[in-house]
Amino acid sequence: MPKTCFILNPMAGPSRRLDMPALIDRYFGAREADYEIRLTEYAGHAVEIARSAAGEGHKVVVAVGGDGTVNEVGRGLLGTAAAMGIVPQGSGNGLARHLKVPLALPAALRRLAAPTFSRMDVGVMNGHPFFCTAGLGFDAHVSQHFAQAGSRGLATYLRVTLSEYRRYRPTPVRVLLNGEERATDCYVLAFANASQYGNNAYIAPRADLRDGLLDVCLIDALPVGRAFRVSLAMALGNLPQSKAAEYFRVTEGRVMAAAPIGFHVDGDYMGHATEFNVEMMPLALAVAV
Ligand SMILES: Nc1ncnc2c1ncn2[C@@H]1O[C@H](COP(=O)(O)OP(=O)(O)OP(=O)(O)O)[C@@H](O)[C@H]1O
Repeated sequence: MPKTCFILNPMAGPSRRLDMPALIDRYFGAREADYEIRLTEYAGHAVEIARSAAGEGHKVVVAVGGDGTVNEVGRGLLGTAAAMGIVPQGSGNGLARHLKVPLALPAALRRLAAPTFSRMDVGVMNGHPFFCTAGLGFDAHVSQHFAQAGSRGLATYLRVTLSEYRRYRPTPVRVLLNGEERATDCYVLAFANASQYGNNAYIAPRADLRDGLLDVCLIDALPVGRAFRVSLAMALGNLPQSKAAEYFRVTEGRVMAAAPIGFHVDGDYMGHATEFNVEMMPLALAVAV
């Protein structure tokens, strides 16, 4: 087993009551493996821990949490020699699911004992790196309200999505993709590095982490009938065939909005903006899964 640092977000996901350090110790302690476990103490802490773990010669730095924790660990590891591992402990686990990391803890730990090393692309929206998806519009609006909901989990997420759906209105935007400018309304504009938001909600089922491209999904309006079709098609993984969304493949993109729109990066609401610049860093991160 390569020298490994586990970074645990004790606030992530539904299984907060598990004694995760004890479970990792039980699995790796018996193998005389070279590993250590560090707990995050605040949002953003995993970026610092990951960077110093890489500097101390850890070959693998493992995000134990959801996509927010993965984002922090990934950011910390950019430009270092260490690879990112994932033990999925979040609510959605979008990147872990895309990479087919086992969701069951023992199986995820077993994989990390002898990982396969590869590299993946990293997207950047308005200076913020993302590993799974970033976007503007309704998905970011839901992230914003979900963060303020007071509780987490799928049930809260669905409740927030439904109540905000009744209120949300699209914003006119100008979008520059592959050198072509178009004027459209933006209900959702998603830039997908990986195929799903998490929980097997496939916003861009054809996205490939290693093709140097972002799959862009544009939904200009979402009346009730189309909302049903989009939800079903996302669950079935056939949104591109459903004609309810338009798709593009890009290395970069630019969006100018008529009014401030909320945006998210890997499911975390980042704020509102009227200008968005999206870029790609091909194969910028090493992964061990
Ligand atoms: N010790 C901590 N205290 C409070 N917040 C933390 C701490 N450590 C990390 N965080 C924050 O917790 C947030 C949620 O974590 P994460 O996204 O990993 O879990 P999740 O939301 O349950 O999973 P998913 O994103 O897969 O749905 C992250 O944005 C992260 O910045």
